[in-house]
Amino acid sequence: MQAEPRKSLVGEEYEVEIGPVAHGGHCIARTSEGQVLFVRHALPGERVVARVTEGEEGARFLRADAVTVLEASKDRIDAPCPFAGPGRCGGCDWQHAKPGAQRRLKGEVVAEQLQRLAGLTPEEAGWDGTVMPAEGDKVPAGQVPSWRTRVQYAVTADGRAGLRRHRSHEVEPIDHCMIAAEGVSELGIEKRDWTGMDSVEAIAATGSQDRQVVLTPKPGARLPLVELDRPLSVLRIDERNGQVHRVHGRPFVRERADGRTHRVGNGGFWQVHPKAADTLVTAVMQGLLPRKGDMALDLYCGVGLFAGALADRVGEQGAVLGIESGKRAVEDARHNLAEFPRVRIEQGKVESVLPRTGITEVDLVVLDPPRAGAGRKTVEHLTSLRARRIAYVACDPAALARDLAYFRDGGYRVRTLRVFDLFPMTHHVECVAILEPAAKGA
Ligand SMILES: C[S@@+](CC[C@H](N)C(=O)[O-])C[C@H]1O[C@@H](n2cnc3c(N)ncnc32)[C@H](O)[C@@H]1O
Repeated sequence: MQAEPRKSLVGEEYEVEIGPVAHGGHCIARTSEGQVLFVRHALPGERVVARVTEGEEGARFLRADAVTVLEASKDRIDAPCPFAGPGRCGGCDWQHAKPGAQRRLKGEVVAEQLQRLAGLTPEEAGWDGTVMPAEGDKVPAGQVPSWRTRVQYAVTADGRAGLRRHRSHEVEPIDHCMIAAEGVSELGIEKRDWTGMDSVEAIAATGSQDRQVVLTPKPGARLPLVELDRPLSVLRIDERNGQVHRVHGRPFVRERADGRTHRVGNGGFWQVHPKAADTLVTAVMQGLLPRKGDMALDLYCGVGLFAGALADRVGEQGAVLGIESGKRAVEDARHNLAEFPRVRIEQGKVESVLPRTGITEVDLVVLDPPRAGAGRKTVEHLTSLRARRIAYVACDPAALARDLAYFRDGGYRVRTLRVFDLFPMTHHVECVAILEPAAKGA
């Protein structure tokens, strides 16, 4: 017999007290029947009317938006962005929180993940509990730093640029994104007609004047003529096979960081905040303290940001091996690091390439995996290499905490943790953990 479909609760409203913040840009509340709600657009301690946006009777949890604030937190402000709010643009999570409160909330999320998934208190992780803003981002409440150097716009059926609503394919048309970097806003993407396009990505490189527009047309659509008041490159992504074609201009942008220029081709990873690359290189190098002659690994190396920084510091007697799965990124990394004869970049997945290298010992490791983290197998392999120090750069505190537990099983402890708000107004946060053999720290 088929089970009866459970009744959808979408649209139901509950008056609730908002509890702590949770990972993902929402807070936790409970209905009077005890059902858990993940409530967006709310802040801890508030009393709100929460309207369900996803979920059905008997579900483990429901998702909801705070649609009326009955008792406001002192951390609440009117969202400066006119496109933020329940059912609107899904890009920012914390427009309604003061900047300092946003960082506090992010810190609480990191602390909770570390405790729950790695059994670590902030003190045990060598962290003072603060979340540092990037240079220049400490703005008064009501102002928004314009930091996003890469913006992926979705396109409405009638050709208007916008951003996706939260957990939805629907597009919220916008005429200006407040967190977009000046170089992106100047391209005026929101003011043009993009009929026939599925998405339009705008990139404004840091430290060079390079600007790029990447078009993904719907199947069979004709490309619009992209003419803007400035030189820029235009690429097109084939919807069917993901291949990138150059329409005009260079097929890459040049990004400056750590005193060097990095070529980044389409699909290659580069940090979105203009200060992020330098902030992270500084934190990693201060934590690792590379010495001349060191042998170092840069895992998930992208276009070679940390490999280049390491190569500079380990000198001609040292060596650096980078591993990266993206083909285009590997080509860029090899190009970017061509001046260092003792740097090698291998293409493939870390989990398969690293064991094949035959390396049994290294001095230093940087790993900067994607959101899923490195995973137990890779961490086990890394702990067997007996590095003096390991720098783990993480964009997801949950994945970081899970991997830190594997590192502990392999005999490593966290020496220091630093947390940076490189994604203001959103729930995202970047962590740099420095690890060393536990015996050394004991
Ligand atoms: C967060 S980015 C870091 C890039 C670089 N460290 C930087 O800061 O610019 C993660 C990189 O890992 C690559 N990647 C994802 N999964 C991978 C895997 N299993 N093995 C190797 N590289 C992978 C992605 O292509 C991406 O370039």
